[in-house]
Amino acid sequence: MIIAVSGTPGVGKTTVSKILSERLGYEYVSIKDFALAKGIGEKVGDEIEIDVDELSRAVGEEFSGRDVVIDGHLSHLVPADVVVVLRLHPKMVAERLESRGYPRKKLAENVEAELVDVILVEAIEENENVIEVDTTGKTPDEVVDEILSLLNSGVKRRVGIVDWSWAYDDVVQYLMLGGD
Ligand SMILES: Nc1ncnc2c1ncn2[C@@H]1O[C@H](COP(=O)(O)OP(=O)(O)OP(=O)(O)O)[C@@H](O)[C@H]1O
Repeated sequence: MIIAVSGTPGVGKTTVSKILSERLGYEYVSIKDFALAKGIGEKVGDEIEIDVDELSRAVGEEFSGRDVVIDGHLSHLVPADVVVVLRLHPKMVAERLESRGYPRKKLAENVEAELVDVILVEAIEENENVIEVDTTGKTPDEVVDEILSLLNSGVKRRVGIVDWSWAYDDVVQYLMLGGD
């Protein structure tokens, strides 16, 4: 089975994916490393631009029929049996990205993306089987317990569990409303 773990930068995809793959005995795959190894990523400045169609084709060819956890914020766009979208209170997204030294503009873009469910909406457009998990206030192990409990009980779709609109006032300071 292919399990994709996606979400806004900083929500904990890598941490959770590694624990999840260990507990399931699945292979762990970083989508970014995979893309680069396949020569799909192209460096533009300090960002890597990835052709998603090419990436999807390569993932299908390489992993179909294998048991893998695919980690990365593009993983919801590639063929997977289930997509896990991790969510985190946008203020905590801001704090984690701030502590990583993200530039102001990139931080604002990502806080806004979490606030308005960008990855979740894209995942739902792409895949029937989407499981949304709120990681706020949970340890990585608790998040993995929740994912495994849902998967083991046959749940393939659980969405609409968070609404960050009430948190807008907490994060407005991080947003760049209407300009640079
Ligand atoms: N419940 C949780 N789940 C996952 N990570 C958590 C949790 N609580 C705290 N953390 C911490 O948050 C950080 C998340 O970093 P991580 O690299 O896993 O995020 P990411 O979503 O993969 O980021 P990026 O998209 O930038 O690679 C880690 O330092 C981790 O220890």
